[in-house]
Amino acid sequence: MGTDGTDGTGLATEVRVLRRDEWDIWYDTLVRAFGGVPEPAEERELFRSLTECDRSIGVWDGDACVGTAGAFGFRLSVPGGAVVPVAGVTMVGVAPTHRRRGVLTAMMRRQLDDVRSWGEPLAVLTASEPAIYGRFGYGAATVQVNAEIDTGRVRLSVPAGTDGVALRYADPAAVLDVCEAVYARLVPERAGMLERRPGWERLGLLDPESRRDGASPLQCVVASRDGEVTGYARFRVRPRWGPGGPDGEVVLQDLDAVDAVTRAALWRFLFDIDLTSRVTARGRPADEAWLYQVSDPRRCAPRLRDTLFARLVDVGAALSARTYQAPVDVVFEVEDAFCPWNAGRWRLSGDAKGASCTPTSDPADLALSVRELGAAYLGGVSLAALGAAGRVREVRRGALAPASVGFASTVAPWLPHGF
Ligand SMILES: CC(=O)SCCNC(=O)CCNC(=O)[C@H](O)C(C)(C)COP(=O)(O)OP(=O)(O)OC[C@H]1O[C@@H](n2cnc3c(N)ncnc32)[C@H](O)[C@@H]1OP(=O)(O)O
Repeated sequence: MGTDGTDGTGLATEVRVLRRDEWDIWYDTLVRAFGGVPEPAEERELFRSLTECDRSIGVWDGDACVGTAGAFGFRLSVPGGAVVPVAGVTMVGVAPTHRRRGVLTAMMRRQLDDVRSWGEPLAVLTASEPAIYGRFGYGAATVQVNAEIDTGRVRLSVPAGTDGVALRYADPAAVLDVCEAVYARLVPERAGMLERRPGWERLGLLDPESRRDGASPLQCVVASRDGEVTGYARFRVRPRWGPGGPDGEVVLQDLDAVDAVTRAALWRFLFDIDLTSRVTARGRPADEAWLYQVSDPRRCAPRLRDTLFARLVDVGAALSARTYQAPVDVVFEVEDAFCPWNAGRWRLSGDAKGASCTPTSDPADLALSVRELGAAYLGGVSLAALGAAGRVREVRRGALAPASVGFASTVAPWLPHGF
């Protein structure tokens, strides 16, 4: 699509900020872009209330909406524990009648210019297909583990003290506040988490029957130590009976805990539910303790999947907002064709206490594109590994290893839920 608003076919289109009264037609365009299956009413209503219209854009061909994109105003935890304002890019869709004519490119252009003007140093997203967003400077920064655990065969060894954790069933909505307090304590401890914004706590309670696929309504177990709530799990049980007897499945949705014994107690509980022989867990952290407590990881079928993509919109502000576990002093030569204000040389000096990153005319140590900086930003993807892949070039010999150590995180970054 040209800057004059005409696409390759000569159709006039307009990219503009979404008005609240246009939301239904805009959202229907998005739903159709994903295949056209209507969402359950409560899900649609939740996303209606969460849509930040003034941060969302639509592309219009006459009175037909042909493109959608939103940008939630989130705060994301980064290595060192700070939470940084980010644009949570979401609800991206282009009408099948208008694809491959640059509508997405026009929306990404407008959106990244907007994010820059809002002073947010990063944009983040989860991609329907990973091949879409690299060209716009996004790099895959976190992975999640999906697993199907054969709990009929796999045993869990728990640390001493696990028996001291008390568990009780509770109505998920009735205990939401204490669960949210647990979640809030975890945010600064792990990069990649989203500080809860008003309304988002309702996402974890969504429970439309059409999404259960034969499983129970959402159940919640709350864990306490010495009377204080220290964790919770939300899950469903899908009973099944085979020729050999009970063969049910536990489908885990959320599990958060502030300490190791609470986490172990909750996992052990899920493993031990009678009449079930499998726990299905999606979207778990790549370094979660249960992976090292099971007797047979192969029978847990763990699979890694890319989750959060990060895009540095302001290289200097983004790299200064996090800390570095070992001292770094490095000059990056950054390539950024889509956001040229980032292109050029930047000196990053930092350690575990803080960092600064400013433009420089000093010679470069490492050359890379903004996409690699996005991938490495949260500490989960190693700069050295990207170097081995030919995606980071060592201009000054010996510069890559110390930078890679500094960028790494001891705790794997993790996005707890989609958006
Ligand atoms: C954050 C989120 O919301 S993720 C959700 C993304 N949305 C979806 O997956 C819904 C279904 N798909 C769609 O709506 C559309 O196909 C979109 C949004 C993915 C792409 O929209 P389009 O307007 O067709 O993209 P546009 O024409 O700007 O393409 C730009 C470039 O990306 C490429 N591209 C577009 N879609 C894809 C894809 N799915 N996979 C790989 N490359 C793609 C195009 O080929 C083009 O490449 P070129 O510049 O080398 O010619």
